[in-house]
Amino acid sequence: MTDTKTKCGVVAVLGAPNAGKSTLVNQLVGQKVAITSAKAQTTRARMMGVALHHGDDAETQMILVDTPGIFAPKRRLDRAMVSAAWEGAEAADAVLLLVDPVKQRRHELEPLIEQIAQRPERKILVLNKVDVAKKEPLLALAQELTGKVDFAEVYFVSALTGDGVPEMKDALAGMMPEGPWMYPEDQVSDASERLLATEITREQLYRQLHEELPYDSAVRPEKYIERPDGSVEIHQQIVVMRDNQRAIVLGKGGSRIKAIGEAARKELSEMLGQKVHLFLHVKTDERWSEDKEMFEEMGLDWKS
Ligand SMILES: Nc1nc2c(ncn2[C@@H]2O[C@H](COP(=O)(O)OP(=O)(O)OP(=O)(O)O)[C@@H](O)[C@H]2O)c(=O)[nH]1
Repeated sequence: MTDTKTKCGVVAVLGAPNAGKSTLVNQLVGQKVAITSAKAQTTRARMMGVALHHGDDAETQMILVDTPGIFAPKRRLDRAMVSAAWEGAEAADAVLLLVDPVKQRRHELEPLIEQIAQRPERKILVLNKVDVAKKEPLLALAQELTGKVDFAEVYFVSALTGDGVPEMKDALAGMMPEGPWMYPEDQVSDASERLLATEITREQLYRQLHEELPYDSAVRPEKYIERPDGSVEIHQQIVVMRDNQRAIVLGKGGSRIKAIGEAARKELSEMLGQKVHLFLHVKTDERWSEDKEMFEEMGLDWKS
């Protein structure tokens, strides 16, 4: 093993909202690092996962840049999300375009295809959700897209079941340049635990409230205290735009927020491997999406 060469590179994962990027990153890393949700545009902060590949000739580390969904920007928040997405794709060793063949979201996919065609990196096309997609339209779509962009390879996968993912991972590893690893072997994510912890809560918010909650709500980290007994005390603030949304998040007699907190706490303690005390506070702030400080907390750039 000692004379096996090492490879290391960056893979930008692009796709329309809900294409399954977070699910794929989790699958490649082999553990939960990015947040998945049925609700579109939940990936707000730029999260990274580090996937390892053990090949016959090389041990490869792939830094996966899991970008927010790209869509036509209107408000400041949206514009920042779009620029964060493109920043993530800068200077990658491979660009992976993930497409949901069932809900293609053409209006969001087309501009992405146009821009990706101009990029100098090696591109691979990954058609996702083969577990639910029909074969013929899938092949037709692959043919259409490879006619528009010079993809080095095309893969058909299910990020959900993992079907086809190992083959795709082999190919990606093959595209990485030789070089020393950027992260220690046990570090699967460079997202701070504080931020990751807010993502877990945000995911529960979406899971439990579905369409009742608009996507412009946020979870802010307040305090993260390691207790001497080995447990951790986490305080977070859920920020919504209007009072009626606050009432929805709280639920009758506080029942909803309690259920959200319980589910998030369970998941957090599993993820962190320690006992978690989670404190959630709900705040109404109609101007939060215009707030510079909150933006920066979420890892986004403040640009007007
Ligand atoms: N059936 C099926 N569903 C999938 C597959 N991959 C992802 N999904 C589902 O599609 C939805 C969106 O997946 P995400 O991984 O959150 O998508 P995303 O691209 O990160 O979404 P944004 O954060 O909005 O950009 C979730 O409900 C996933 O469970 C798949 O291979 N098959």
